[in-house]
Amino acid sequence: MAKVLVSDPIDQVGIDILSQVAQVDVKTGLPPEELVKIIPEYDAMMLRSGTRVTKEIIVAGTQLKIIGRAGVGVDNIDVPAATRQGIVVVNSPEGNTIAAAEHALAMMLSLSRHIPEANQSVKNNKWERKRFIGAEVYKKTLGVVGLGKIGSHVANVAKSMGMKLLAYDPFISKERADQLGCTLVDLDLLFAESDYITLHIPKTPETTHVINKEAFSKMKPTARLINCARGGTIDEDALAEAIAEGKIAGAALDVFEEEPLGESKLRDYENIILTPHLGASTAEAQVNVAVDVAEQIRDVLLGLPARSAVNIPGLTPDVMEKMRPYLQLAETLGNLVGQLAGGRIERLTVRLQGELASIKGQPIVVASIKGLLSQALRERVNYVNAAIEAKERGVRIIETRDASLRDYSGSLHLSAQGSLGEHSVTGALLSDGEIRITDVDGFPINVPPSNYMLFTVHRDMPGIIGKIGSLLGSFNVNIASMQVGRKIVRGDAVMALSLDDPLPEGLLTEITKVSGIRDAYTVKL
Ligand SMILES: NC(=O)c1ccc[n+]([C@@H]2O[C@H](COP(=O)([O-])OP(=O)(O)OC[C@H]3O[C@@H](n4cnc5c(N)ncnc54)[C@H](O)[C@@H]3O)[C@@H](O)[C@H]2O)c1
Ligand SMILES: O=C(O)[C@H](O)COP(=O)(O)O
Repeated sequence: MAKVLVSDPIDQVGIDILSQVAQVDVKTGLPPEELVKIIPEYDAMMLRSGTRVTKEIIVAGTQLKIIGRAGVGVDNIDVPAATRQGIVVVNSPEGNTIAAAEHALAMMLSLSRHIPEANQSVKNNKWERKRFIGAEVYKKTLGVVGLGKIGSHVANVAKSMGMKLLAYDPFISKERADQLGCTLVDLDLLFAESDYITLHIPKTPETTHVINKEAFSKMKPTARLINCARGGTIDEDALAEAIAEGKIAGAALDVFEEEPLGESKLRDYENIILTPHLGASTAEAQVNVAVDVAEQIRDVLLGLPARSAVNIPGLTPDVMEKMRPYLQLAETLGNLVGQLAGGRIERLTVRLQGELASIKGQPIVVASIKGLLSQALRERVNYVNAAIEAKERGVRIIETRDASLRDYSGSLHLSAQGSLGEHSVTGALLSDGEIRITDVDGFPINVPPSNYMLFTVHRDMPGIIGKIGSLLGSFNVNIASMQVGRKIVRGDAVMALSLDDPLPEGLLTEITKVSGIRDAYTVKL
């Protein structure tokens, strides 16, 4: 039975789903060295933001097939290392959207009405009504940095509270911003005009310390800053300084450069509200993310695709289901051309022809690479790491598309250039989904792929087919089917044989000795 390690607290509903297919061990708060020690026995990991899944843990996780993040941000997982190892990384892109958005809105209102300090004051037996005069958000300007899922919900609610909305997001269209009632502006204008600034961006090289000393110098002294997105987007030293110098009126932070928050000046100011990364911590969100991610882990352990894999872009279960026959075709042809070319492959050209030319994205190319590398890497190559493996092995991938129809409505042509020469194959799907190999090295044939195949290049002359047949017979190899493809009579030809048995050692050499045979290749598909 598969084993899943749950290394952060997740809702029981997730454990129940995983338990349908696996032994589930919940071990939270383990130090990294302990994780490295135990991870080799696990097929899957499920976590939140509390566990840092480092390269060391991933490398030690030789059985790992999937890492599931019960939440949005995968920045605590070394995704490139997982990808390199062919491990699918999944998240729950929408399960905690509302929870995080509502936390940001709660922070904005708490800042405006001094809720945390007023609460503390009453609990200290005081009644300080004058001290806690607040500000209304109605008719104030909210600057939303990052107008994605959470930013959009915040904008929607803020609009209904009568706020004016500015937004900065270089990847969002004006139409989308208009729909949300937001005016798209540049960051400087957003800093200068906003009474409230709320961050809903991932931490990337571009967003690291996007709120810095210079940014604070552009903000209104009455501005209030909210960060329920990611630590590190705000320079915390610059924030403490800005608050101390009255450059802005307040800040509310749920996320920090280092978590848990260590020694920090941020604790010294009454007008800074701090929460311990609670954005996703609602009962509803925790059920959503647990179900979403546990189902994906269960599916992957059962050999099915994941719906939100962050490292297999575009290959959702829907796409996978629709494309399965084409992916199979691509893998088979990749495997075939790789074996025909032999040696070290330097370049793979993938030409999508006819209706295949209109398929969006690169799944067919990835499947072709997976097939090509499968001889060398066996099950270590998959849809996650195929492209990376090709790059690291120095295989240049060229993709071309040609929508003009050929003999079949859609066909795939692969050509592999290797240290031993160049070979090409073409294949297509019949209406019932059966694969046909329709061309080898430019010679037209029409054969289904089979486990054991023999291809020869020979002179088209009488007797040669009989000789090959007798030779195979004398080694007790049964021929299931045979086809010859030629371009001109008595010129060169290709013979494709499907065999019921593998070729015994030495037989290939015997075949190449037959007069008229130029080359012979055995292939196992
Ligand atoms: N505090 C929490 O507990 C909590 C909970 C959920 C999500 N989050 C975090 O909130 C953030 C937003 O989540 P989401 O689900 O809305 O993600 P999302 O991908 O839907 O939205 C992010 C938006 O940021 C924009 N963006 C990217 N780079 C940018 C840049 N340089 N400048 C401006 N905008 C940029 C993107 O275009 C996108 O629209 C993520 O970092 C996520 O990890 C935190
Ligand atoms: O990216 C996320 O989903 C949030 O930061 C939530 O993190 P958590 O799952 O640790 O609460």
